[in-house]
Amino acid sequence: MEWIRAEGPRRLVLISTGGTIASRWQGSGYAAEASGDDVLAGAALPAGISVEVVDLFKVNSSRMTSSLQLTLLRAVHDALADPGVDGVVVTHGTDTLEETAFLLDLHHTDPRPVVFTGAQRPLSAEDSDGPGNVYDALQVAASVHDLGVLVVFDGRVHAARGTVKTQTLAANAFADPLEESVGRLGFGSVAIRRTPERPEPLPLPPAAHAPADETAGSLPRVDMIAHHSDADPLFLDTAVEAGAQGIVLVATGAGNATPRIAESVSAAVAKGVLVAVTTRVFAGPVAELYTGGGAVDLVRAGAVLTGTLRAGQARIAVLSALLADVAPARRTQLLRRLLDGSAHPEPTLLPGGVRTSAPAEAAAPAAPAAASASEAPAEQLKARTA
Ligand SMILES: NC(=O)C[C@H](N)C(=O)O
Repeated sequence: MEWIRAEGPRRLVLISTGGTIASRWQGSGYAAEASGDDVLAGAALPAGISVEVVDLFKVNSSRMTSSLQLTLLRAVHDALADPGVDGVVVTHGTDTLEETAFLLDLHHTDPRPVVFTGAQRPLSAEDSDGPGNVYDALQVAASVHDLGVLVVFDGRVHAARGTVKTQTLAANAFADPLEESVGRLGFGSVAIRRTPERPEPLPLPPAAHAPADETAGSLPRVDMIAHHSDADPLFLDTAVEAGAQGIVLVATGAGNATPRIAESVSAAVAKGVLVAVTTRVFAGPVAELYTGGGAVDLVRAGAVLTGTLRAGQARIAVLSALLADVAPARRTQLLRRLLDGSAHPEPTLLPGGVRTSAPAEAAAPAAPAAASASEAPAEQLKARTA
């Protein structure tokens, strides 16, 4: 699919939030301080495009909060309320860009594009990659539609869902570990190879209707807990005591932890906490294969497997399920729906009734196990990949 910009002038809104693309040297390190106009001033404007700038924040994105993300969600919504606007570009720090972009994608109902970009080298650097990325993002925002929220970086177009920061410093900062990028920038055109899969978008959460400072205190707490050899369930228990309504367990391997952690998950779920399990491994799905504290037991304890979504985006899915206007009893089901929109279809039921993160409601009842996951994971893995 080759997208060439429609004839006629295009009107875009650029929302500036900070990040390296807006950073200058502060004497001891870089920090975001430049305005959206400064960010735009360095970039060439593609012909026929006019840009209105909204200065929203000046933060480096490791300081991003749910409250700021909801403010941005509302700002994008407000920008698109003007039917004369053809698309929105958001400039953002790269550290948490994948989280913010995914939150917006889960709530994006408009055919017009929202395109995130940023930089790995600061605004003040002579060789900053910011101007080129802004030019490309404007070009994409002026050309495509019906692709949801996108990330444009280093000449590539990525879907928000599934895309993670894979390079700390190099210019090609983003990738989806399992998929080719959605497209790339060509000479005056945008080549799109696939349409990202997305679940039915959510309406704006009630919290996004109110000014951020009024809601900041009432936003649900969602903690992320990393598993490792020697991991102590204390941190999961403490998160619950601290009032977490959601927890993302960043497990090892295909979603495995320990029997003690499975007990803590069970206690958390009994208290109404939404627990999701992802993995610290770079690529591949989490799957119900192992018992003895593995994903089989974590699911039995009430946790939801996050398919191929990595920790940052899994946390955003949990947060979005908690923010949605649904009864607490339906949140797990909603979370599964948000995870189901994965661009990577879930592996199907395996021999022995073993399945991956397909929704429990949707999955066929497990057949009596010919060989349980604990007895024969290797055979089942082989069957899966056959
Ligand atoms: N390249 C960047 O934008 C990194 C920066 N620390 C940020 O996320 O704000």
